[in-house]
Amino acid sequence: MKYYPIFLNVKDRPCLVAGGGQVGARKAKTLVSAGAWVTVVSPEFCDHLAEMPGIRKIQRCFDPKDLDQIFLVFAATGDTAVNRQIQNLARKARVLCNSADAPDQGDFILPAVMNRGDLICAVSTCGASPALARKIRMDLDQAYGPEYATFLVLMKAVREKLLASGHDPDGHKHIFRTMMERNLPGLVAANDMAAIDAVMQELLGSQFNVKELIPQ
Ligand SMILES: C[C@@]1(CC(=O)O)c2cc3[nH]c(cc4nc(cc5[nH]c(cc(n2)[C@H]1CCC(=O)O)[C@@](C)(CC(=O)O)[C@@H]5CCC(=O)O)C(CC(=O)O)=C4CCC(=O)O)c(CCC(=O)O)c3CC(=O)O
Ligand SMILES: NC(=O)C1=CN([C@@H]2O[C@H](COP(=O)(O)OP(=O)(O)OC[C@H]3O[C@@H](n4cnc5c(N)ncnc54)[C@H](O)[C@@H]3O)[C@@H](O)[C@H]2O)C=CC1
Repeated sequence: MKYYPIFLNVKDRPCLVAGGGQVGARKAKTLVSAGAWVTVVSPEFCDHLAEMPGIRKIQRCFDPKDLDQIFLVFAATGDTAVNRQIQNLARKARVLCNSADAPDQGDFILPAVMNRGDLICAVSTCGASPALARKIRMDLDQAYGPEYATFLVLMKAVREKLLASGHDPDGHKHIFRTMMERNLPGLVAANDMAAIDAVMQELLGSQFNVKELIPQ
C-alpha cells in the first residue's frame, strides 16, 4: 500500500492554502467543510474563491512566516519553484504538506469523497488516475443515497443505548449484523417508520423505537 489512509480531525485547526486558482479553491472548500480555519494566500483569487465564505484571504505572494502555527499546508500555486520552497520549509517546520504539482513528493494526497452525514467514503488511486477515483465516487453516490445519513443516526443511537445498558460484544455483533440484512435504509427512504419499528421490536424489544432514536 503506497499511502496510509487516515481521517484527520482539522476542526478549528489553522490550515494554509498557497495559491488561489481552481486547485486551491477545491482544497479550501473541503477544509472548510471539515471545520478547519482556512487561510488562502495568493496575489489573485479565482471567482470561486472570491465568493467562498468562511475563509481568510491574504492577497500577496506566499511568505515563509505564513507557515507559523500551521497544521496542514497545500502548495497549490501555479509556480513550481514556489511550491518546492513551501514543501521544503514545511518539512523543516514539521508541517504536513500537500504538493499540487508533485504529489509524490508531498506528505499526503486527497481522495475523492462521498459524504452522507457521518458516512464518509474516500477513494484514492494513489494519484494513478484521479478520473477513476471520481468515477468510483460517483458510483458510491448512486449506491448510497441520502437515506444513509438517517440510517446512520439510527445505528449510532441503537449502539449508544445498547452500550449504556452493558457490554456484550458477541450479542451486539449479532444484532448489528442482522440490522444490516433488513434493508433499513430502504425503509428510511420510503419513510416507512412503522416497518422500521417492527424490525427494532423484533431484534431489540419494545424500549427501542424510531421516534425516540431519530429526533425529527
Ligand atoms: C494527487 C492528486 C492531488 C493531491 O491530492 O495531491 C491529484 C493530482 C492531479 N489531478 C489532476 C487532474 C485531474 N484531477 C481530477 C479530479 C480530482 N482529483 C482529485 C485528487 C487528486 N488529484 C489527488 C490524487 C487522487 C487519487 O488518488 O487518484 C480528486 C479525487 C479530489 C480533489 O481534488 O479534491 C478530484 C475528483 C473529485 C471528485 O469529483 O470526486 C480530474 C478529473 C476531473 O476533473 O474530471 C482530473 C483530470 C483527469 C485526470 O488527469 O485523471 C492532475 C493534472 C494532470 C495533468 O497535468 O493533466 C494532477 C497532478 C498530477 O497528477 O501530477
Ligand atoms: N492536485 C490537483 O488536483 C491538480 C494540480 N494541478 C497543479 O496545481 C497547481 C495549481 O493549479 P491551478 O489552480 O489550476 O493553477 P492557476 O494558475 O489557475 O492558479 C495558481 C494560483 O497561484 C497563485 N500564485 C502564483 N504565485 C504565487 C505565490 N508566489 N504565492 C501564492 N500564490 C501564488 C496565482 O495567483 C493563482 O491564483 C499547478 O501547479 C497545477 O500543475 C493541476 C490540476 C490538478
